[in-house]
Amino acid sequence: MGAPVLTAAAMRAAEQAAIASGVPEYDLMERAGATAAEIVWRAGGSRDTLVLCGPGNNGGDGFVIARILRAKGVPVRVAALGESGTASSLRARARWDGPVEALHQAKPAAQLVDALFGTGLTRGLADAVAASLERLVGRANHSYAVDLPSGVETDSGRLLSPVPRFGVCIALGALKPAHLLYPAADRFERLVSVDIGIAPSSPLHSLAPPHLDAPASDAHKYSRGLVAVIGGGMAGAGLLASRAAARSGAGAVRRIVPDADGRGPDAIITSAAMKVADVAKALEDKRLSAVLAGPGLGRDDGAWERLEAVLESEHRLVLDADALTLLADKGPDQLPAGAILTPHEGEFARLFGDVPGSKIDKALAAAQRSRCVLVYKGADTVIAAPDGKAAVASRGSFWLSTAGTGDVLAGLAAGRFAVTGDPFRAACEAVWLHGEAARQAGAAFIADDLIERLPAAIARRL
Ligand SMILES: NC(=O)C1=CN([C@@H]2O[C@H](COP(=O)(O)OP(=O)(O)OC[C@H]3O[C@@H](n4cnc5c(N)ncnc54)[C@H](OP(=O)(O)O)[C@@H]3O)[C@@H](O)[C@H]2O)[C@@H](O)CC1
Ligand SMILES: Nc1ncnc2c1ncn2[C@@H]1O[C@H](COP(=O)(O)OP(=O)(O)O)[C@@H](O)[C@H]1O
Ligand SMILES: [K+]
Repeated sequence: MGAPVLTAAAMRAAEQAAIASGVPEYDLMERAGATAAEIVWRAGGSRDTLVLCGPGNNGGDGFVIARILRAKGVPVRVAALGESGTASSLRARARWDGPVEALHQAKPAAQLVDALFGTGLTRGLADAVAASLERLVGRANHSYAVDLPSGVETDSGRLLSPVPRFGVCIALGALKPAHLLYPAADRFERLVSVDIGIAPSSPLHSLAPPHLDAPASDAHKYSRGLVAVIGGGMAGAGLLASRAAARSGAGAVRRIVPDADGRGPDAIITSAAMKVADVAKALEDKRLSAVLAGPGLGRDDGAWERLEAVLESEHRLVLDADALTLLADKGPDQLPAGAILTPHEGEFARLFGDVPGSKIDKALAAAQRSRCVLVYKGADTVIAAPDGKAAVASRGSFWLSTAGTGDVLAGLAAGRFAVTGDPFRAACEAVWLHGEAARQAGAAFIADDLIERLPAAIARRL
């Protein structure tokens, strides 16, 4: 499992639990401030530093950071926005014995620490405050956001007002959704998460590198998983998916297409299934461990009939692309429970309509409604299970935004589903391996390049 991700309310509950277990409330602020100060000190040494402090506990953290840096001999100035309003922040402010400037009058410094707002932000910053923040971050050589960049909404990652881009964001106690969801996740270059002595636990995690198994001595191609990819009019997409499934660790892949076109590597068996009855017959094979439908399937009546044959089979299913669009016309209740669905934003909206909340909330609600594992794709990809578990993959390669990478992911998901038999685990493994292949591929790659890198990505996780 990756690092736990806590909403603002879950964070407050974790803080209350720590206090109830005997940790004095103010100690949490001292720990948060001391840990953040250490990070700033290690990176910046005695650079001229300006700390911006807001009216809540995020501002309190700022006063602790300022005091500790000053005690180390760093030239520190503090600029505050309003009066401190919480017991802990009042105490932290009282322990700062230097001057406090007004935010709008603050002069820039080489190093800027933003402790204006964190998880308590309820609305956008006033225009003048947002402008001061932008000006001061823009003039600093090094900038740090304490807990969150001021102006981002903790639970959704939305920007409630304009937010400058920071060098480092120091997540206190646990990650929050805004550290992983865009656009907030793009408002800092580097993310550092620090322990402040609370024990966060959550059904929501950042996506962790998987632990994969090599085949056992008695393995054979069928015991390792036989995948069928149901193709249609557009051979290319189905081929990308088939080739990804073949390099996913599964034992064998069959392409079931309207006519045997002779394309694809020799290791993939292509069967011609002209009529729907032929598809149904091919799906009768009990050795199949997972079936993928969608990439290159088409959207005509013939495609729907092929999809119906897939839905009527009892196999583990991965549905992507055209399969999702075809099913959107029938309504979300037609979705087969237990499947993996891999929609991008447009397909998600077509399938589930306008679901309220953050991308995480939307994916979880859709997973619950469909009783499927959702892989809600994008620069931030949310994998959600009907039981409320979710993982977020983020801060990966934006070069993935190129044609066919979704087909590769779908094939990979089908392959991992065939290997593991567990849809949530398979989806997490597939998304991680896809991201890793992209990291290895570097820049300006095409979807085919990802497939070549899958074996090495898998080897790294054995
Ligand atoms: N949880 C933990 O374990 C720990 C948490 N810690 C730290 O506490 C932070 C959370 O602190 P917090 O709850 O006091 O909220 P914070 O972000 O400082 O701001 C709230 C204040 O701002 C105000 N306000 C809101 N929006 C506004 C706006 N647009 N413009 C102007 N004002 C606005 C709002 O008042 P309001 O007007 O909404 O009544 C309130 O006064 C967290 O991010 C972390 O840094 C650590 O110290 C220790 C352990
Ligand atoms: N800006 C981006 N940054 C990182 N990953 C992205 C970005 N845009 C798309 N992706 C990923 O690339 C893949 C694209 O899939 P999809 O939209 O189905 O494309 P296609 O249909 O062309 O294959 C998904 O895995 C998605 O998460
Ligand atoms: K902040």
